[in-house]
Amino acid sequence: MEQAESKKTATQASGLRTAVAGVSGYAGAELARLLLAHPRLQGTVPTFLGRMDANSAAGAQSLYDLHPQLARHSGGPAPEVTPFTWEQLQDRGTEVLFLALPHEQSREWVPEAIARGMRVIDLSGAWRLHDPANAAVYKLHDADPAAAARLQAAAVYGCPELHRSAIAGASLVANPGCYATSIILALAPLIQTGMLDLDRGIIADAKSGVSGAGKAPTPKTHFMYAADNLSAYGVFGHRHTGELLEQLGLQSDQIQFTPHLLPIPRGILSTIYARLAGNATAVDIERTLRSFYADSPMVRVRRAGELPQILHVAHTNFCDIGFEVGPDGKRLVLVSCLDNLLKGAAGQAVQNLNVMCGWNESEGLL
Ligand SMILES: NC(=O)C1=CN([C@@H]2O[C@H](COP(=O)(O)OP(=O)(O)OC[C@H]3O[C@@H](n4cnc5c(N)ncnc54)[C@H](OP(=O)(O)O)[C@@H]3O)[C@@H](O)[C@H]2O)C=CC1
Ligand SMILES: CC(=O)N[C@@H](CCC(=O)OP(=O)(O)O)C(=O)O
Repeated sequence: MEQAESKKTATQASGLRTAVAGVSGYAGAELARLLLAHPRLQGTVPTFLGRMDANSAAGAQSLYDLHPQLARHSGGPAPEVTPFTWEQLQDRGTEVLFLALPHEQSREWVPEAIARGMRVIDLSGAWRLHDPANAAVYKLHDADPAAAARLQAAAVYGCPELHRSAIAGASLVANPGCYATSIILALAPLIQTGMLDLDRGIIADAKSGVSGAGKAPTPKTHFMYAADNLSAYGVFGHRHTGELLEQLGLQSDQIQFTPHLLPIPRGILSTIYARLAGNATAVDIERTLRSFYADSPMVRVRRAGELPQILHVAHTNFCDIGFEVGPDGKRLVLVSCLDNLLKGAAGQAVQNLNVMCGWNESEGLL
């Protein structure tokens, strides 16, 4: 039995050399957990990186001291987290670099990583938007604007369910935003098949757990504000709006997205209100969603009237989609749920790695 197991691991291991920058953050911790357990990466421990400067919370220390939940034993060697240097990445022959960093830092480091021959999966919003009017919300500055524009043009929005073949060949994958993922996956099949009356507008009312804001506490994510509370924010201006417009092919007056902060650690639930364009029934809608996601193992379409809940997707890489059609046959409510740190961040990043490497899309994620 043991022999059969080790043979299976040996034949599956790829030898691919990966690295994670930002491993001390929430998304970085999930990436470390997923990559260490990934069947294709057995035998090649990823390089885990903290900040360049010595003051980092993650400067040269053990991964298990940083994230005790990842420890696989009570003693012995643990993967190291070392300060970020390009030389180290190069010396270790890094082929795929994950960046789980603030947007500005990603925008600065991605051009160099690509120039050094690495493929990059960036979890930030720095490279997701192609229309400069949408991207302006980030107020990013490029040392070499022309080079950044070329890189932006080549960046692929990392939603495997929509862009699988482009991701497979991409050097730079811009992992989607967490709210955006939940809303895009619910709407794309119905918009692409013309089932929604876009002139009547779509409302996406989304709610997220507090980990979506990252580990640094702010007045609005502090326990005393977030616990026992529910609050709206980012009305008319949240930076994920651009992702919705670009990925769904909508005009800005065709969708209203409002995020809310939920008093839970993780998970997103988006309730989406739309009008049907024709006489589609619940059967037609379910058939359209199922057919669109027939080859997408990380999307689970619920039967009509079976609405997803955060509890059922937390700690998984699934996006669950459910819906109900109004008694008038014209109004549609979709509910889309995911874990913001997994399908909304690190899980989707590993799903993209699988696609880039030609592996089974759900490997290491089930
Ligand atoms: N949280 C979520 O649900 C989602 C997050 N994202 C995106 O993923 C990225 C990471 O998010 P998240 O993990 O939540 O953020 P955190 O705030 O939890 O972690 C940020 C990480 O970046 C590191 N960092 C900060 N500044 C620098 C710098 N100048 N140089 C190097 N490292 C730096 C931090 O290191 P240190 O410990 O030293 O401070 C930490 O490791 C962000 O771009 C975020 O927008 C995307 C989708 C969902
Ligand atoms: C609850 C919460 O604060 N969520 C974050 C979105 C998290 C996410 O998807 O991150 P990026 O798009 O920044 O990568 C927010 O609204 O800013």
